[in-house]
Amino acid sequence: MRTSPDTADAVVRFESVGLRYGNGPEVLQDVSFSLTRGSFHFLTGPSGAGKTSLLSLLYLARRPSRGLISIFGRDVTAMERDELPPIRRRLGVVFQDFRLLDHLSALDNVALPLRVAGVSEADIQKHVPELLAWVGLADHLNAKPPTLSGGQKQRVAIARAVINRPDVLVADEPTGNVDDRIAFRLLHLFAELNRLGTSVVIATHNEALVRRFAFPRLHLEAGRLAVLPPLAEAEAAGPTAETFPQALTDGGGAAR
Ligand SMILES: Nc1ncnc2c1ncn2[C@@H]1O[C@H](COP(=O)(O)OP(=O)(O)OP(=O)(O)O)[C@@H](O)[C@H]1O
Repeated sequence: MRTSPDTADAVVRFESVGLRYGNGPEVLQDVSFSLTRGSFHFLTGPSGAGKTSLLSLLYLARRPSRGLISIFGRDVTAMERDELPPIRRRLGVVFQDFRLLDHLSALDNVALPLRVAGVSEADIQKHVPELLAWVGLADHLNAKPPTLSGGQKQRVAIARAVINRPDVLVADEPTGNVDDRIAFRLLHLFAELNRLGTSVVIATHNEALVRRFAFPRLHLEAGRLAVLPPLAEAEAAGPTAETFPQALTDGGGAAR
């Protein structure tokens, strides 16, 4: 296969991707970009521009109507359904609507990816409460999602997405329901994960965040994508690595 030097080490590559729902018009048109290991991008654009649609292609919930998508060097557009789960397990996703399991506690929701990966119960009981405490939910470990606020559910969803240190983290408006102080703290969590090697894409309408962190933007307007430079000049100072949950920094992630 022919690869150019800048895409040879891509963990994600979109080439001339188009998406339409049913017989409707294309909501994504000729979208091309690549993500390298350890890259960090904001995904910006007005409401209806196609951000959630693009993310759904990235986390393999949909297939494009045309074009090529390769993830971890594999052409996922041509794959059989039963080939996708091993790739999905390397992706962390924060959904706009959280998608928590209502009958499980916050702790058990976050533990889910670790249990799937066969992590010991002792490690789960050590790492999950620590991460939940770090996102401000120490008092809600046993709470079930229906009893949590929107912002609390969002933080459970974020903890679940990052707990096994995915190779790619995709988050759709992950700070939409929290105040600015928590939003910045969560952004620092993503930045730390990124520093440890995860490629991160964060869809957001929060301009204050985009202005504060020096990450480039994948910017969508009416289904067309442009890769734009960071709005911020330098990354804001935040908590140091020492203050981060051991679940993420310890020996390569709780599930590794
Ligand atoms: N399931 C669907 N069926 C048909 N059209 C859809 C579907 N989902 C999204 N669309 C359309 O695709 C376009 C892009 O929507 P999308 O949700 O991707 O935008 P967005 O940038 O994420 O918007 P927002 O910022 O409001 O979440 C819109 O015109 C929307 O109406």
